Amino acid sequence: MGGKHLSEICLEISDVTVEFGGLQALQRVSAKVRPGTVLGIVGPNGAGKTTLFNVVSGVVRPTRGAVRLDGVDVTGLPPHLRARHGLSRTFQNLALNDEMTALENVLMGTQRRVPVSIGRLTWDVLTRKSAARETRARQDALRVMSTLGLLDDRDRLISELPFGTRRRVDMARALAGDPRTLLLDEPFSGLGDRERPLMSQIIHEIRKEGTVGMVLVEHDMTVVTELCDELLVLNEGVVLATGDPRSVLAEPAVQEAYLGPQLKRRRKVSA
Ligand SMILES: Nc1ncnc2c1ncn2[C@@H]1O[C@H](COP(=O)(O)OP(=O)(O)OP(=O)(O)O)[C@@H](O)[C@H]1O
Repeated sequence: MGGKHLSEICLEISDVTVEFGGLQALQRVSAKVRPGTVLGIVGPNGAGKTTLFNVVSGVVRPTRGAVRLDGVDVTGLPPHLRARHGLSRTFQNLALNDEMTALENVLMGTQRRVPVSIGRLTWDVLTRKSAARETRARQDALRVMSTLGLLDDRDRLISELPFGTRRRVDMARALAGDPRTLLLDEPFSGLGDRERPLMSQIIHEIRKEGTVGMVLVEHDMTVVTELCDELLVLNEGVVLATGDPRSVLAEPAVQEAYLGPQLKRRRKVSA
C-alpha cells in the first residue's frame, strides 16, 4: 500500500445505533481495532453480534453513527466498495464456489487490488499488462495458500475437500485481498478437534505479523479468551462490558447476561 497514510486504528465503530422497526438491535455501540490485535464480539443469542458485523461489512446501514476504515468514513459505502479500504471477511457458511478449484477461489480474493481474470476462457483476450497482473495475483494467492498449508489442495475442486480444509480456503480467499481489517464470522464453527488448533494457529500468526486488525464473532469462550486482546460484550444491543477477556468475562453483569436466561428457565422448571 506504498506511501498511503495508514491510521493507527484500522477500524473505528462510532456510536452506532441500528433500529429495525421499533426494535433497537444496537444502541450507541463504539469500538476501535488496531492492526495486530483481535477484538472479540460476544453476547447471548439476539445480543446484536451479527448486526454489528453487518454494519461493519456494509450489509446493514446504521440508523445513527459511523464506521471508519483506516480513518475513512465508509458508513454509506456498499459492501463491495469497502474492500478498497482494506476490509475483508470470512463467512460462517463459507463463500466459496464449489465447482471451482481451491486456487481459483483464492484468486477471487485478490480482486481488491487488481482486476483479475480467473478463467481459462478469458485468458486469450487479456492484454500483456493484465497478464502480468494475473501472474502477480497467482503468486500472491499461492503464497497465502502456502502459509495456510493449502498448496497440495490448490487444484482440487472445493466440492472434493473436507470441511476443515474449505474453511482454510475461505480464510485464504479473505487474506489474498491483503486486508487491513479482517472480519472472522465464527471461524471455528463445524471444525473437528484436529482442525481447531490449526485455525487458532493461523489467527495467532496473522496477529503476530501485526499488519491486520481482526474482529472475531465466536461462541466458544475458550477460543475467545485465548485469541482476543479485547472483548466487547453485547446484551440486547447494549455494550455490557469491554476490556481484556478474562476480567470482562468475570464481571457479574456479564455472567448474569449469559447465565440469566438459564437460571430463569431452571426457576420456571422447578416452580
Ligand atoms: N433484518 C432484521 N429485521 C428485524 N430484526 C432483526 C433483523 N436482524 C436482526 N434482528 C433482531 O435484532 C436483534 C439482534 O440480532 P442479531 O442477529 O444481531 O443477534 P446475535 O447476537 O447475532 O444473535 P445469535 O447469537 O442468535 O446469532 C434480535 O432481536 C433480532 O431478532
